[in-house]
Amino acid sequence: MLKVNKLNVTLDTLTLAKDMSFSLDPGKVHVIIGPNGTGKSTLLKTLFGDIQPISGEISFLDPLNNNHNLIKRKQISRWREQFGYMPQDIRLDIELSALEVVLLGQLDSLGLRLDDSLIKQALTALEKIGLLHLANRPVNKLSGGQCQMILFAQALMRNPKILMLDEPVSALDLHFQHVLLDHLDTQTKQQGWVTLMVLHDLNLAAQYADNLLVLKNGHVVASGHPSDILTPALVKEVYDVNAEVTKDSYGIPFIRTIRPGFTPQKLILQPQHLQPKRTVCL
Ligand SMILES: Nc1ncnc2c1ncn2[C@@H]1O[C@H](COP(=O)(O)OP(=O)(O)OP(=O)(O)O)[C@@H](O)[C@H]1O
Repeated sequence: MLKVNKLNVTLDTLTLAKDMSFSLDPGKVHVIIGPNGTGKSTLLKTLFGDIQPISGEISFLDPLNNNHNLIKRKQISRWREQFGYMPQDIRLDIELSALEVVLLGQLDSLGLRLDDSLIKQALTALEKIGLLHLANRPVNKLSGGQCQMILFAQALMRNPKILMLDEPVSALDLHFQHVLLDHLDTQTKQQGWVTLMVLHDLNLAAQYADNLLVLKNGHVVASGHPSDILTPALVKEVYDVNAEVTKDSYGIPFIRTIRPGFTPQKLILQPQHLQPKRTVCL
């Protein structure tokens, strides 16, 4: 379990976490949502150890390690060993192949000679997400979505206990959004990872989150299962947008936002609507 206790984070004059406390269970996908600039990326960077909080405790209780099972964020090198981290920035402006970028996920284990098992692991990671054909392509010649998938494979390569992903599907088409999120969900449950990711798409969050954390003004304003907390009132409070929330045929919340100022108009059927013109080519 990852525990955050009374976390306070300020950048310049901006307070981005105010006495924030929560805990994240292993084997579950936790999704952070919230408005632009509210501090979602800052929270991930703070948990990872890139940003120093003003105060608060962050610790990880490893359920699989009985000997030294409580790790504190202050023990930074041991702390980082637990992590896979996929940042928001997906630019890969380097002269390396996709395979080499994935291998960098195991940078600590790379020596002068590459271990066959590491290469096999990297190729398997690429194969599982349908990108084996890109292994030898230079990443600076790949599309944005392809780079994002390669960075995902790199994060998996770390064999993490805690996996953090910042908007991991922002550049992906519908197919690869589901490839990535489905793989993430399956692996999280199989491996017992603590997975925490930022998403903007509330419908994807509703489909994949076991637990949703809603951030606003330095606070977690709501948390829980999407079915329990995603309501029109919450969407209005957090985003100032009107929305309808229904259940789809699988019982999953479906959020449909309503265009500001939209007033539904009656559809008045005219004779031309009833008998559309057809052009027949002979
Ligand atoms: N290093 C920094 N120094 C000062 N301010 C920063 C720094 N990094 C981020 N900020 C500010 O902190 C605020 C939160 O940024 P952050 O990137 O965490 O937001 P976010 O919720 O992830 O936003 P988005 O949804 O737009 O990605 C923003 O106003 C940003 O300008």
